[in-house]
Amino acid sequence: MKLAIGGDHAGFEYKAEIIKHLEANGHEVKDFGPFSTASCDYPDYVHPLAEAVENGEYEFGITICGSGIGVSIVANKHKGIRAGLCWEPVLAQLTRQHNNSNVVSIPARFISLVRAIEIVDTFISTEFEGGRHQNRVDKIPV
Ligand SMILES: O=C(CO)[C@H](O)[C@H](O)[C@H](O)COP(=O)(O)O
Repeated sequence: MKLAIGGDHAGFEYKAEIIKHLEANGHEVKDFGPFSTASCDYPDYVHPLAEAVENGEYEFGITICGSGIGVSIVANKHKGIRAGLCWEPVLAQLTRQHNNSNVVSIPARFISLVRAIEIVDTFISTEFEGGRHQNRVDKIPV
């Protein structure tokens, strides 16, 4: 699977570990940055990531900041993006099944790395259910 990942300094260390985990499992991962723990601005990295997911270059995006909120706000500014903020694997499952989310946002300062990896694995392996949820997803763009 082709995946895009990015965020800010608060998510940098988790991002590196998640990339290692995904690559070890055969995924192709594009790192949109940042590339150090130096303080930075998440929109600089998340807007390009969201555009690439919108354009279909990557199947899913993974965005990580301290709370997961900033990166999800930026990603959701893009018409073709449905980013879900997830702190439990069941939320990753639901945001795929019900919302057909194509970006998962992770709060690195509030969950363990193990939990973050479980969330990513659940997100990328769960199918959208369609049906009544498709009707709702179709009504989202404004
Ligand atoms: O955008 C956020 C909050 O909505 C993220 O959690 C950021 O990672 C956080 O704001 C970064 O904070 P810092 O004090 O600049 O490290």
